Formats: sequence, C-alpha cells, structure tokens
Amino acid sequence: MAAVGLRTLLTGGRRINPLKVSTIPACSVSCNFIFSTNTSQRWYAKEAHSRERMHVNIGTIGHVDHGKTTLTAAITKYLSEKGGAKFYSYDQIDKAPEEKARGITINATSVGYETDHRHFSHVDCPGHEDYIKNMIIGTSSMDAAILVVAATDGTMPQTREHLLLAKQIGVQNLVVYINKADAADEEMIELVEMEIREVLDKYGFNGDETPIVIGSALCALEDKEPKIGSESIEKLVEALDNVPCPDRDLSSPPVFPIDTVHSIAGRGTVITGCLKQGTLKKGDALEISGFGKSMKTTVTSMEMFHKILDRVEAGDQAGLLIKNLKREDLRRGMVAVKSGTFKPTRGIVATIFMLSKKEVTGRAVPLVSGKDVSILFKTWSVNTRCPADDESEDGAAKMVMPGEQGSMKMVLRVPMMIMKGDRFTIRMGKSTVGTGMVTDVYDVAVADDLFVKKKAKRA
Ligand SMILES: Nc1nc2c(ncn2[C@@H]2O[C@H](COP(=O)(O)OP(=O)(O)OP(=O)(O)O)[C@@H](O)[C@H]2O)c(=O)[nH]1
Ligand SMILES: [Mg+2]
Repeated sequence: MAAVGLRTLLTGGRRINPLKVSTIPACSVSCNFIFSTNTSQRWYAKEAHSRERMHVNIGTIGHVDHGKTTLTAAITKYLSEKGGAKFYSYDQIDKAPEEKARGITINATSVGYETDHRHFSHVDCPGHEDYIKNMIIGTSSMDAAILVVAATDGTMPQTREHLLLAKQIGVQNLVVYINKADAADEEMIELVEMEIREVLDKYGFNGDETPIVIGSALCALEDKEPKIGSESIEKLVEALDNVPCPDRDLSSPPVFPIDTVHSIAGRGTVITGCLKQGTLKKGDALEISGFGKSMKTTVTSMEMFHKILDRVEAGDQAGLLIKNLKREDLRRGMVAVKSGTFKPTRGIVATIFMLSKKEVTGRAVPLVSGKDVSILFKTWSVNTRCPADDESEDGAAKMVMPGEQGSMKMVLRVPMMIMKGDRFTIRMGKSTVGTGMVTDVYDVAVADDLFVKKKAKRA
C-alpha cells in the first residue's frame, strides 16, 4: 500500500505542483491513499522515521453499510484529539464522485495514525459485493482486521465472505466492532455478539478470545452519547494496541509486491507497497517482474508516512524512489526482489478448496482440469489453465468438487512472481467459488511444455 507522504520523499525539499503528481491505478481494481497536500511543512520535512513504535497494518472489513468508513473517520477524530492523527472526515475517505453519489465505498483507502504504543496504517475496505476485488487488495497486507458488524443487522453475507477471504489471505487476528449500538436494544446486541462468536469459530478465528467492542461510530464522530461514542473508540484503540502481530521475517531476501506506481515531476518514479519479507536499503539492486516483463533498477530513497527511512523492514508500508524506470513500465501486481534471488514462473501446483453452496454466497461449481479460470492473487489476477494432471499418462481430467479439497497443476497465461505459500482466490462472475494455496512452482520451460502439449492435443 502507499506510503502516505510520498511527495515529501520525492520533492527533495522543493515545492512541486500537486497536480503534477500522478498515480496510475494499475488494474481495474483500486486503492486510494490519502496524501498530505496542504501542510506545506511536510513538503520540506526530512525527519527520519522512528522505530520506537511498532508499525502495524490494519483495516476495516465487513458487510456493506455496517459503518466501516464512519468508524475509520471516528478513529482518526479520536486520535487527532490526542495528537496521534490527522482527522479524516467521512467525505475525505470516500471522496470519489461515484462513492459520494452512491454513499458506498468503492476504493480501499489508506490512512495513518499513531497511538502511544503503535504506528498504524489503516485501510478502509469496501463492503459491497461488486467490489470484493478491492477488498482483497485492501486486506492483502493487513496484520489484523477490524470486523465491523451493525447491531441492527448482525452478520450478513459479506461479513462471512470477508471473514473467509481474510482468513485465506492470512489475516490471523481480528477485533470486532459491533456498530450502531444507538439504534439497537441491549437484547439484540447480546444476540448479535453471540452470533458473531459462533461465525468467527466457523471461519477459523477464535470466537471466545477475539475482543468485541460495542459502540456507535456515528455518535463518536458527532460527539454524542460518549458511553457508546468516544469511549467505545477508546476501547477499540486499546484492543488494537494489544492485538498480536506476526513476527516480521527480516532475514529472508526482500520481496516487495507493488501496489501503486507514481510519477513525480522532476524526481522520477516511485513504487509503493508493503515489504513482505527481508529489508531494503538505498543502493540495493532490484529486479521487478510480472505480466511477462522483467526489469532492473536501483533504490535511490525510501519513505514511510512523511518520514525518511534508512532501511525498509518487512511489514513497512513504504514508497521507494527507483532509477531508470518510467511509470508506464510498471503496474500493480509486479514484484520487486533483490536481483538474482527469485524468478517469475508460469507453472504452479496448488492445493485448491472449492466452496460448497452453504459456505458463503458463492455458486457451488467444481474446478475441472482442462478448463481456463481466472485466479486472483492479493493484488493481481491472471487467466490460468488447469491442465489435466498426469495428462501424459492417462489424459484423465481431474476435478475438485464443491466442498472438497484437491491438488491441481495450473499454468498462468504470463509469468508472474509467485512463491510457495502464496494464496489466491478463484472467482467466477461476482462470486468467490474457491480458494487456493501454492504448494510448488515449476520452471517456465516446463510450464511452456505443458501449454504446448495441450495445444497439440487440441489440434
Ligand atoms: N445509527 C447509526 N448509523 C450509523 C452508524 N455508523 C454509521 N452509520 C450510518 O450507516 C451508513 C453507512 O455507513 P458507512 O460508514 O458508509 O458504511 P460502510 O460500512 O463504510 O459502507 P461500505 O463501505 O459502502 O460497505 C451511513 O448512513 C452512516 O451514517 C452508527 O453508529 N449508528
Ligand atoms: Mg465504506
């Protein structure tokens, strides 16, 4: 995700025209980042980022209209009064004209704030079923998520779908915020809490241990009923300060999946994202691959949340200024690695789990070998063929039935940077129909071979 304050990094102390800072959404799905545009001081700020507070990536997920954006605004309001955030109003978070017109979130938007103990990057995800791809992108680097459930509705289809996807993406921990407590009676809230704990267990989270905070984001935002308003946000922030976070892998070679690409007039190209593993420093030689392309570059400077970094560590949401590549050369879904450490591939072996009808809202369809499907990794999707397993021996088509699990070979249309353990979602139309985890990758040459073999067979 983007480093807020990227412009600071790139202006080198010179004031530049904000209109000349352009961002390209790298695919049809998108993620917004809020930049500091009007605090001229920040344009010149060259302070070093302090690692005194642990950096944690979180965000809001949950069913449409349950109050995720209102809660995001309420958290920044509460923390701005404590000096740990800039207040972002509801309209500053959902600011696209279509979002304003429809009153829903479409793009995942990132804001940054601090508590006494932690430094947070918070992504507010859309809940509407049409924008699940944007939710997946928003959730892709979260260490923990805030699941928002309206007390007036209880858990709804996208509450469950988001839980399933968050688990599959690798989000280990949750904090639940039961919202709209101003509009529901106590009995109803109690029932909703019981239901949530059951649903959490069902989707592999710990229903008993997950903190649940009850409140009203709207009351907090409008300074009404402090008991369910600001006090609930205080409790939520306390829960976020205590949520367990995964250990950062600082020793493996760096892997930096690109979320956005920016072109800064007079300075060059910046890629933003969350460093998945390892560390990066100025002068490191990188290889950026994806969608069949591979390019070499060097890191010239790094920034996170208006602060200069001397090194990027796993888990950091950072912006990297890079040499010799243009914005047009790059797109979301490409991955930067240290030269010579990983290679892109087209061939993967994956454990697939196809959803049954009762699992979520999805259609219950099998995945059949020999069929083309579109698979969605955290920030990109590519058409993929499932060649029949052991095709050379018996030519038998293998399939994974709804509700079942199986191992399948897959060949991507273009080489991508994929690693063992990477997870993906199989979607058909508007539905999530299955999930998968990469158990092995095989050489491009072998994958080419399979591709050719399949073509020959058809001919
Ligand atoms: N009564 C009441 N209404 C609320 C509360 N929080 C949010 N709302 C209202 O619920 C509606 C939806 O709120 P949003 O914050 O846009 O919900 P969302 O979950 O971000 O929606 P999507 O992003 O489109 O999925 C708005 O009209 C809010 O004013 C609350 O605590 N109480
Ligand atoms: Mg919203």
